[in-house]
Amino acid sequence: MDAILDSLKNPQADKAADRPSQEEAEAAVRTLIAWAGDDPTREGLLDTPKRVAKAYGELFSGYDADIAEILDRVFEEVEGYQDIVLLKDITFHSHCEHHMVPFVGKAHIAYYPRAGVVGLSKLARLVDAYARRLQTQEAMTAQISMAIEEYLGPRGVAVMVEGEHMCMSMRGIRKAGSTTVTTRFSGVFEEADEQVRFLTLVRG
Ligand SMILES: Nc1nc2c(ncn2[C@@H]2O[C@H](COP(=O)(O)OP(=O)(O)OP(=O)(O)O)[C@@H](O)[C@H]2O)c(=O)[nH]1
Ligand SMILES: [Zn+2]
Repeated sequence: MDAILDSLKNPQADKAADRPSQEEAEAAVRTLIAWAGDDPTREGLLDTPKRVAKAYGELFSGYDADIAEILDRVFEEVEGYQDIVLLKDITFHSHCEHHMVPFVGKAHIAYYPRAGVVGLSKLARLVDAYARRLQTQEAMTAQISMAIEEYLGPRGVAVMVEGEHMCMSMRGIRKAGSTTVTTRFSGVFEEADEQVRFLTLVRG
C-alpha cells in the first residue's frame, strides 16, 4: 500500500521550496523563444513569458491539488444505494511527459459504493488533479483508479481514458485522429460481466 500512496503523491510536494521563481520561469521562456528563432524583445513577445508562466500555473495546477481533500466528503444517506455509479465523458486536457505537448480526451469513471457515495463533481475534479500534470495516459488512468480505491474503499472501480496525443498528430509520426484507450479495472470489475456492463453503459 505504501507504493500506491507514494504514486498518488504530488511528486513536487516535498520540494516546494526548491521551485524556481516566477522570474526564473519567465527567463526560461525567453530562452526557448530565442532558441526557436524569434526575438523575445520584440513588442509582440514582451509579455509572452509572463503569460506563459501564468498559463503553466493553470495547466499544471494538478501538482498543488489535494486528493484527500477532493475525496474527503462522503454522502452516506443514499437509501442504501450500492449499485454502479458512472460518470462518463469527463473531458480532460493533459500534457505528455515526453514532449510536454497536450493530449486531450475523455475519462469515464465507475465504482460500486460500499459505505456511501462521493459528490459527482469530485470525480471530475480528481481527473483534473491528475490530468493537469506532466503525464502518461497509463499513469493517469492508474492514479485516478487507485485514488478512488484508497479514499473511498468501494467494491470496485473502473476507469477508462480515451485520448488523442498531439505529439502523434502535430509532430513525429503525424497520425491525426488516432485514439489511445487505457483502462483499469479493480474489485468486482475484474469480472468480465462487470467490464461488459461498464463498457455498455459508457458506449450507450
Ligand atoms: N505509452 C505512452 N507513450 C506516450 C504517451 N505520450 C506520448 N507517448 C510516446 O512517447 C514516446 C517517446 O518516444 P521517444 O522515441 O523517446 O521520443 P521521440 O523520438 O520524440 O518519438 P516519436 O514521437 O516517435 O518521434 C513516443 O512513442 C510517444 O508516442 C503516453 O501517454 N503513453
Ligand atoms: Zn508526447
